[in-house]
Amino acid sequence: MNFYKSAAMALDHLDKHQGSVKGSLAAAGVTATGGEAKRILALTIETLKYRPIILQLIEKTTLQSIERLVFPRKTPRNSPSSQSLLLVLLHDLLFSSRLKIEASDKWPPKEAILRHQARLRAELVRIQIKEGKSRKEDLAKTSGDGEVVRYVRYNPNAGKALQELFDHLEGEKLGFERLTEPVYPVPQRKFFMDPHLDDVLLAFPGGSNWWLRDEWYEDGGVILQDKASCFPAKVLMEGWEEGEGECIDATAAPGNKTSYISALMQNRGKLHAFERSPNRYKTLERMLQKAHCTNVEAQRADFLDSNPNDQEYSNVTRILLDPSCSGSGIVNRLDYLIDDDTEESDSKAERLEKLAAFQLQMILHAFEFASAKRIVYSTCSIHPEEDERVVMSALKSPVAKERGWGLAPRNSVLSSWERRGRPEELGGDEDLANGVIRCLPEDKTNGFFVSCFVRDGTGLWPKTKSNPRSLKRPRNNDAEEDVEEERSKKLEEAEEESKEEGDGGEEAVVSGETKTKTPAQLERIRRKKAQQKAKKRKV
Ligand SMILES: C[S@@+](CC[C@H](N)C(=O)[O-])C[C@H]1O[C@@H](n2cnc3c(N)ncnc32)[C@H](O)[C@@H]1O
Repeated sequence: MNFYKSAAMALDHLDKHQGSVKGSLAAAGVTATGGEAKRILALTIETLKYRPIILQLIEKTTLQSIERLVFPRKTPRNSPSSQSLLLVLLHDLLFSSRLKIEASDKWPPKEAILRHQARLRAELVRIQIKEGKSRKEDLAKTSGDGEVVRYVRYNPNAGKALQELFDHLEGEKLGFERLTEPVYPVPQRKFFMDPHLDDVLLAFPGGSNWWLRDEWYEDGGVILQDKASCFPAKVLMEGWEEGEGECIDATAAPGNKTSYISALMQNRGKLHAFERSPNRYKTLERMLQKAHCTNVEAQRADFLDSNPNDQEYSNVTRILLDPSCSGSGIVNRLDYLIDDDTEESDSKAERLEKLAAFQLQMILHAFEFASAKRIVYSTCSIHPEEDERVVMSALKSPVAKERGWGLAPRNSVLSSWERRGRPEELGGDEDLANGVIRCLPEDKTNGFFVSCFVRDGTGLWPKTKSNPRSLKRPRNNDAEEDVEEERSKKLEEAEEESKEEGDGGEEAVVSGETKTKTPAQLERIRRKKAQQKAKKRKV
């Protein structure tokens, strides 16, 4: 395999799985050693630094579609994707010290690119001028880079209409123009409504720090919030109607998601907000006041200490869990990509393991709330240990089985968002993978993960030996009998499965929990099992 293909394969692997470049090279089957291995590693890392710029060049020149015979959309299984191959080749042509592609002139990918050389160089100069960079090297992305897009969320709680915000922006003083279609990077003095959150989220050029002095920001009429960080509240409140019940934000500070949930509740009803850190709790209080949230009841308390059976929470139907995580998705950190695998020490693995155990504990606690029917779990992490694997453990837990919690299908989890979960981290189950959302910096957001649990037969369950198809939402939502039947079937299967699995593996996490069941809970389980058996006999 030539070294361009090897580097492109590593980029593909990073795209899908994350991790370090060295790890990705090995996982992508790149077996080079010595000088060749170093060369591939350097090319991959350098390409990552210029990736956003090279992607712009590919888009502007429409190179990939003009040369689709050489760079097809779909490539054979053991070949790199056309986009990654283009990335590494364009890196060498435009940014390497020798400014050339080191391959035979007859190699079709090189020939194809050279046909567009003049246009590519001209577009690069245009980008440099627009970005105000006199040297090409200054276009490289480094740790500490600012954001690509400045997202601003309109906050209706402040009592002003969205149109007033547009008038403010388009007025003489600021002189912005509102675009009807997204353009990246967002041109100076332009903005548009984000296509995924088109009723609240405005996109501005990156680094628009003037906002911090703007009256709308100072009065809480807008909140500066990354796009991905808006998703959990949006997914949580899908289908919300006033009068449904109350909500909990279990890990609230600084309060960006809390204030968005409050806005989606139209600042009515009750939103309980927990925050256990004293200092962060003060920030939360300030933020809620600034954002005009009058329906939030904040408490400085540990969510895990709350009693799910307390009368206070008997009407809680929706819970947001955005617990502490490694923060590996935060955009300014390119360094995670260039981590040396040998430095991926035990302490990192141990830290992830501890975080994952805590995150799982939070979900299992939320599952206990009697009226809860929708729970969103999110992280700003790109590690499967904190994302899909935590979701899978939660789905396999006895409390999920006992209370009928499954994973919400894609159609209620921001279905228009393309990047979904990693099936290989979810037992190969494509439906489960489609049920969750992942975001990466190339989506012009922070790295992020969002999942949503639902109950009462409306969710997807992991495939098991006895349940080879994960359950999908029944077509007729009114067909309660069907739902009940499916649910009974699932409970039976779950019982059988937990017998099969014994105490091993993931079940061990949960065995402690079974021990801590109250007599009332055990009684409820016994009654449910008796009902299942009676039903089975009737059939
Ligand atoms: C990732 S931050 C939440 C960010 C917040 N959702 C937002 O969008 O602004 C996690 C927060 O949860 C708090 N936290 C962690 N564990 C908690 C627990 N068991 N109960 C309450 N708060 C907790 C942390 O102190 C931290 O402030």
